[in-house]
Amino acid sequence: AFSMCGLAKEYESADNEEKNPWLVSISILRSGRGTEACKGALVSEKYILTAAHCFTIDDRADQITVKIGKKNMEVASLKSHPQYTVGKLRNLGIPEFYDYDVALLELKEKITLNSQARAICLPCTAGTTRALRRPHPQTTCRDHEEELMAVGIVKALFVTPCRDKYTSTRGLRRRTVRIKNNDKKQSCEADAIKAKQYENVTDVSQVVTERFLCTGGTEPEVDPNTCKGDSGGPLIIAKRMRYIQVGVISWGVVEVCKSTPPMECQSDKEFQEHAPSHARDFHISIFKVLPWLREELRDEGLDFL
Ligand SMILES: Cc1cc(Br)c(Nc2ncc[nH]2)c2c(Cl)c[nH]c12
Repeated sequence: AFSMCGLAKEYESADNEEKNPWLVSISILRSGRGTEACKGALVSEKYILTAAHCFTIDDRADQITVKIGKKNMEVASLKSHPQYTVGKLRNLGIPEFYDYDVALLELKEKITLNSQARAICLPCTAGTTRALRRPHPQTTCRDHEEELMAVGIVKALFVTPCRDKYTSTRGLRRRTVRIKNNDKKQSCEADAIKAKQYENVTDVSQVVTERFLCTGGTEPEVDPNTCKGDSGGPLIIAKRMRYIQVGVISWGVVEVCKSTPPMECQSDKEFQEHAPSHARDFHISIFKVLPWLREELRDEGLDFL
């Protein structure tokens, strides 16, 4: 039988890993300069989907360790999207360009899937057709996009570390955000040029390309914001207790987390204070990098539509 994607333990007392069994913590060891931390999502028994900007061109696979469930795993190879070029617009005074900001890490060994390590569903695969309880093979990739991203405001979630106030250990917390599509997209994207790094940007479309999904801001509700450490993590849509990754967290306008410690896991405060209305976050849409994913994951039995 096939291993079902996007399934998690839902009961309250389940541990962090069982509630988010696809969430991967990535640390990149840089001699003399400490480690960089990013997040990722397990998309098959051997591959992790993350952000390309977590790595530099000099980073090698043996400098990267990933934590899945409670296990540390080694990485065999790292492959960034061929069209990712962070320095492409430097001569325009734009220091960082995040178009196609996605990468795949291949594990040295297959991970044994269990309640603490399980793949998330990727759109346009048979696993997502099953997760959406739609008929296979009649259901198309277009049907997935229509079902998942049909309307102007789409509820989604990302997972970020929090501080457990009783055990003061590190926990995980789901944060609900709203993807602004169609008519709401433009005002969301317009705030991109309020990012410090983008003061020289004259036209928003220079830094916000077709590949991005936009969340954050205060309309229709205040959205929590990502932190740099959330880079590479999945932007998830939950449908009937199944979890489907629609984006990879790439960059944000305001670094709201630098000044404040991780939020308390128990606090019911939904969002960071003083999240300004222009605090937007940008994610690479899975639907916009499918040809690359199909190619790189062709032997993983994901059954792309
Ligand atoms: C998730 C994430 C990644 C990066 Br890279 C950030 N840095 C940045 N954004 C624009 C240029 N550089 C931020 C910020 Cl800021 C908030 N969240 C971020």
